[in-house]
Parts: sequence; C-alpha cells; structure tokens
Amino acid sequence: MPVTKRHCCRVVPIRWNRKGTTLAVSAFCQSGQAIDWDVMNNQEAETSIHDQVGAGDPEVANRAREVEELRAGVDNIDAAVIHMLTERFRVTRQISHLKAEAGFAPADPGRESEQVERLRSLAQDGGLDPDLAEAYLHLVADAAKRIHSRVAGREA
Ligand SMILES: O=C(O)C(=O)C[C@]1(C(=O)O)C=C[C@@H](O)C=C1
Repeated sequence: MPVTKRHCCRVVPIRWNRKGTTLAVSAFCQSGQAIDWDVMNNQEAETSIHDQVGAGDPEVANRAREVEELRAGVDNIDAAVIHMLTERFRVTRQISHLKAEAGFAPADPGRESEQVERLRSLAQDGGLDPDLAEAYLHLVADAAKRIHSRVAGREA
C-alpha cells in the first residue's frame, strides 16, 4: 500500500507560490517516511516510480510496470523530437547566414505570427493544448534569433 496523506500525522509547508500561499507540504507518517503533498491539486506532488514501487501490493506493482512500458514509448518519441529539432536548427542556421549576408534583422514578427496561427490550429486538430504549441514555437524561434544575432555579429 503506497503512503498517502491519509496515513500521515504531521505536515510541514515546503513550497510556496508568489502570493505566499502553500503549494506543497511535506507530510510525515508515523514511520518517519515523508511524502510531498500538492495542496492545490490535493494529490501527492511527486512519486519516483522504479522497480521496487508496489512491492507487496501487486496492483500498484502492475501500474508501475505499465508506466515503465509507456515510458519506453516516451523515450522513443523524445529521441525523435531531438532529431527533428537538430534538423530544424540546421535549416535555421542556413537562414542565419542568408539574413546576415542580406543585412536582414534576426526577427520577423509577421512570419512568427503566421507560424503561431498554423501550429495552434494543427494542435487544435490533433487534440493538443494550442498554448503548448505556441510555447514551443516561441522557444525555438527565440533560440533561432539568438543564433541569427551571433552569426550577424561574426559576419559583420
Ligand atoms: O523564418 C525566419 O525568418 C527565421 O528566421 C526562422 C524563425 C523560426 O525559427 O521559425 C526565427 C525567427 C523569425 O522571427 C521567424 C522564424
């Protein structure tokens, strides 16, 4: 049986937000074992899932095994994303040189707005949070612009 807040006798605030409201508490059970409890969402804040999780409770052990299996899929997807990102930056580095040679500024806000629109719409169609798609675009475009600036500085 996993330790939950129900089994705990003492709680200590461990994480606060900017307004000074408690986000998470450390809850200590009688044996002294501690868990982080996410107060806002009323659930355990963190669980490290590994081979030994659920020893003594076959249902919990099965869930832990299923999580491990799905993690193998996540690892493959993350590797593919990194390969795709590598390729994206190979292409944007070519743009860096062209922009530097032509004297164009690193940023093209109009182009970025179009990309945000397109990615938000793709995300929406696929059932992904469009804010996540937009955050991704800002992350990579900001990085590309930093590279554009560095290249322009070197080639000036
Ligand atoms: O398309 C460009 O002009 C780029 O420089 C690439 C890129 C991007 O990473 O998508 C980066 C910066 C610009 O503001 C717009 C887009």
